[in-house]
Amino acid sequence: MIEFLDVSKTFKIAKREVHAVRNVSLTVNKGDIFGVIGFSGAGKSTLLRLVNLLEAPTSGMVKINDTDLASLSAKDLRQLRRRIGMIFQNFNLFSSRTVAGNVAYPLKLEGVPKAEIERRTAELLEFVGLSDKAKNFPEQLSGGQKQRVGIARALATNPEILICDEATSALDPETTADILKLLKRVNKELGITVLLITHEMNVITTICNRVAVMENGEVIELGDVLDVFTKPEHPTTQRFIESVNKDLPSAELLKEWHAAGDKHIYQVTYTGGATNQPLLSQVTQKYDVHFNIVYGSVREIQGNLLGNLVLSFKGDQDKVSKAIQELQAIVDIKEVILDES
Ligand SMILES: Nc1ncnc2c1ncn2[C@@H]1O[C@H](COP(=O)(O)OP(=O)(O)OP(=O)(O)O)[C@@H](O)[C@H]1O
Repeated sequence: MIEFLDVSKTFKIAKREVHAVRNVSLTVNKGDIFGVIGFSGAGKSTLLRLVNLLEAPTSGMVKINDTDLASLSAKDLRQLRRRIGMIFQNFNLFSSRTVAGNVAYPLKLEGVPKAEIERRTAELLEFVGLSDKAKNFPEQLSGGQKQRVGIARALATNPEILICDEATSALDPETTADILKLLKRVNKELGITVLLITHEMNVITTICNRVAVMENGEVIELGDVLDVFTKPEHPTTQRFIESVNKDLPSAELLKEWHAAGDKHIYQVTYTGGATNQPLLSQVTQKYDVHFNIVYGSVREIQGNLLGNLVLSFKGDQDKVSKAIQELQAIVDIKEVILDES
């Protein structure tokens, strides 16, 4: 439903050209929660501004529901803009209006009758869990509550697309989790396509089904979140993933364990259910070796479990080798080599 076809955006500052977006082609399908991740200056905001019609591409085409945005008249653009809601890192609420007044604002602009505005505002505030704050002013709210108001306001005109510009970057981890849950409800319960930009991998893995990684204006990796998370190809993507998924203990800790007698340390990675666990113990029992989980995590992405466990095996060297060999058929397992430098 949102298509970028070989889109570039170049800014000219004095005689210098800044290639903010370069040859980007990607499709955000209806119902997606599509995340664009990149470090500062990667071109994420420019990409969003091309969708919400604040910028026009230098070359290429941006389409929404098969319509080339460049072909629209000013009136059609205004109409399309109503189909796109937006929330911001700094919430952008009107400080002089109450919570209800903020949510009602876009409806007032559209000339919706007063009784309908009141009904819709109450409904939206209930959806975001802020019915009791209707008469408060933004300064009386926490960051998370302010973002809920921002979301209610963005939903007021029944948009098809919600654009989120670093919507959780100003929030603590717990509040971030609450807002991400709410965005997931917006997507599932209201059927709204969500396009978000972020520099936090955690946001991508928590709610997105598709991801594009940007660097220097280009999309350097694109795909389903689970695929990109489990098989990142570009070093920048790998850095983002390491930020949420440190897969090995530090070299110092490994050396300590080695010195204390843990000589058979292996890393096991797997995707799927908990079914691997009994297999692991069945194999180790068969060969009379024992294992201890010394490090690792199991996380959920898109309803799939991703396990990354570091195990220390104890037992006869020969038996450990045989057990490892058998385990290789079941899970991805490799020895953790000690860095002697
Ligand atoms: N209006 C503009 N005029 C000139 N250069 C611009 C303009 N907007 C963005 N740029 C430049 O384009 C590049 C991409 O910027 P953009 O804001 O899209 O990146 P970003 O990934 O969103 O970064 P951040 O996370 O810091 O906002 C940067 O080099 C920026 O300085």
